[in-house]
Amino acid sequence: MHVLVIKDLLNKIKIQNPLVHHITNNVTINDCANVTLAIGGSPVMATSIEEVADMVNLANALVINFGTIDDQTFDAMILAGKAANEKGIPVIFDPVGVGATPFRTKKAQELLNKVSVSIVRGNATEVYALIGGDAQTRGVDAGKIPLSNETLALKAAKDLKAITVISGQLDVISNGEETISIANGDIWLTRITGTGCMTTSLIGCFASITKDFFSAAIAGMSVMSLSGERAKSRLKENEGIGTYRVMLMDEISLITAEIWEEGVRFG
Ligand SMILES: Nc1ncnc2c1ncn2[C@@H]1O[C@H](COP(=O)(O)OP(=O)(O)O)[C@@H](O)[C@H]1O
Ligand SMILES: Cc1ncsc1CCOP(=O)(O)O
Ligand SMILES: [Mg+2]
Repeated sequence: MHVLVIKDLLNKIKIQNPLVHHITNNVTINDCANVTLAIGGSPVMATSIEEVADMVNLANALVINFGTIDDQTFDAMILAGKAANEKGIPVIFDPVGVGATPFRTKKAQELLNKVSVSIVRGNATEVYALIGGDAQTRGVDAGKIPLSNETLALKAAKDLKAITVISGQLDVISNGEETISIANGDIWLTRITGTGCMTTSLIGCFASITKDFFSAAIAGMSVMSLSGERAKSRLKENEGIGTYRVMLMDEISLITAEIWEEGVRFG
């Protein structure tokens, strides 16, 4: 069922070329714009409170990413999020670094209270903090949590009333009833910044062309993990992390429904 829908999404996205509005961080903003283009979407990164609502009116999805959150950007996120809810386009939330500082955790709760979010995508520590867990984290990377990612994804999807995606060695996606895991990936994906953020952008792209947000979340997550694995297998001796980063973008831009179906491994 999901396989057929996802193959269809992969075929359609390059034809539909959806506009995906991002309010995101200033570390990986360029990677998020490029990955949106690579999969067939069109990115726009607008943050001014003067224009975000108007930009949402042109867009097919809104991605909110907390990576370098500050008060002014947060206000723009709330404005844009409310406009997206009113227009009926999906809001996809990446809680980067939530749990690392009380400020981020407080702001994430405030966002979830004010804006209806369709999909949340984070690492295990971030999602654990989002549902009130006391997560040990130094920053944007995942740390240890006292429950399995499957249990956490299911609980978070129910608590947050949003499709929840937890990336990691095994990626887990839950809608609060059904939980699916993806076994693709490569440890090198954790050695370049932005692979989590780019995953959230990919999910935003797919969610912008369907109402089936569960399939959209599985699509975006699996495209990143499968492409990361394929990029690694293409590396030659003496090629390092810089080449890997370029090859990852190549693989994402070259993915087809056929490559995806052959390569994806549900866990
Ligand atoms: N231990 C791991 N082994 C293989 N792939 C991983 C591992 N940890 C994360 N990944 C992959 O890295 C990508 C980014 O996920 P992650 O590092 O969890 O996000 P973030 O950068 O937001 O913390 C995903 O495709 C995920 O599957
Ligand atoms: C390093 C860093 N610091 C603030 S945002 C950011 C990027 C995080 O990106 P990702 O979560 O995709 O690794
Ligand atoms: Mg992240």
